[in-house]
Amino acid sequence: MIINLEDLRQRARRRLPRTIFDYVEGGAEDEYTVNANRRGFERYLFRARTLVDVSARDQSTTLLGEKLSTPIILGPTGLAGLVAPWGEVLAAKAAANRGSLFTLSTMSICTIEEVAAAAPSPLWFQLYVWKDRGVTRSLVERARAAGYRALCLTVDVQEMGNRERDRRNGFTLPPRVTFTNLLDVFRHLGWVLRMSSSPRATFGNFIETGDLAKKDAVSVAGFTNKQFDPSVSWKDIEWLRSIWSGPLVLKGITCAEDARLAVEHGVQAIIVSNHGGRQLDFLPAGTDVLPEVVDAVQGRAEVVLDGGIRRGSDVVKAIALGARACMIGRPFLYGLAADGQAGVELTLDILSKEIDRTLALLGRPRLADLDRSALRMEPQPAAEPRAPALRVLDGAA
Ligand SMILES: Cc1cc2nc3c(=O)[nH]c(=O)nc-3n(C[C@H](O)[C@H](O)[C@H](O)COP(=O)(O)O)c2cc1C
Ligand SMILES: CC(C)CC(=O)C(=O)O
Repeated sequence: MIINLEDLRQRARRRLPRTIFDYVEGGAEDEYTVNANRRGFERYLFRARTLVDVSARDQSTTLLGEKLSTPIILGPTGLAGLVAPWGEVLAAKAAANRGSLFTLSTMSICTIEEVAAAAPSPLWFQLYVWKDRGVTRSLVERARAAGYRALCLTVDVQEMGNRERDRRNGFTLPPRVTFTNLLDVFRHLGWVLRMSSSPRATFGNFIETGDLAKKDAVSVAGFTNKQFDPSVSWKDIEWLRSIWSGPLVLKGITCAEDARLAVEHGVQAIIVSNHGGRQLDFLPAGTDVLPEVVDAVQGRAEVVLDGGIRRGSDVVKAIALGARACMIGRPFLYGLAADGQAGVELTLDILSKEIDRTLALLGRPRLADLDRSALRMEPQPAAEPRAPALRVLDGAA
């Protein structure tokens, strides 16, 4: 029975070959930040008010002028089309059916045009800047021609994070059957059969580019590290502005200084994100940096939070801390793996029902009623006596 996102995660784990599930689930190195994202939400408790009329609840909002029925949008996830055939198209349709919004990753299996042709929902396009600026420009032009509403530049992949699960599993594109994963692939023949209707098993937006054109299997990190430009800096935001006239979103901001710079560069929205713990391990939880970003921005840009959202109550906490909406990654991929488009719709339905119930029980029936007074911090246990070695570091020995 599926009643929450953890049930969907378990179903996804059963249905996907280990290599694919680990690619979705994994983070960088010790996965400290993956876990911190969850703990961050758990540290906030609610301050509920009672005897408030909550008979009419409303979780609708707007984001960059787009009306959303729920403050949750689907984030860019590269290779979603490996989780289910036509995965990006299915997720975009699900977002449209639920009054949400889908962000297509540069590194998708389905192309910019395939997704735009199939999805009636508002779409955002997520951009990675390639060393070859001609490729970057052409991606932006294709997104504009296909009607994507906003350009979301991801700024935290200077180099691919050290995803040790993918390295151990020998994750490549197209995925390969090896001696080590043979038994596991055999156990997931359902996935193999489903994927036979996939349009391709590699990055759809540039099948003719470099190594992909040779049709050999490529390591994802090897390919992206060769193509992504680590020299990207604030001056490139001005360049992007010259080739994209619509709203610009920066994804991967984790401190007040960068949030201020983003506003000074005319960015319309900021996504506070540690990439779901997949890039720099030991970045703090999103909830730990959200308040400083919100305070730095002072309403001059819209702020979205992602990372670790698994309950509607997490979304309510993020909004109380000043986010306008939340973005999810893995949760909708679990839904996609579990049941295709219906699974993504179920992910959104579960979260939205949980938000609705939380608003009622909290005595704050509308999102606009939420502010920091709706939260309190979990009481901390009394501090442990400090270890002698730390006292030396403090200079107190
Ligand atoms: C499988 C997978 C692929 C991802 N690919 C991208 C990507 O191509 N571009 C990007 O900006 N973020 C990417 N992300 C990060 C997500 O957009 C988002 O920041 C993250 O998943 C949020 O954390 P959550 O998974 O806990 O919701 C990816 C995340 C996952 C899980
Ligand atoms: C295919 C990858 C480049 C997508 C990504 O950004 C990620 O896995 O986090």
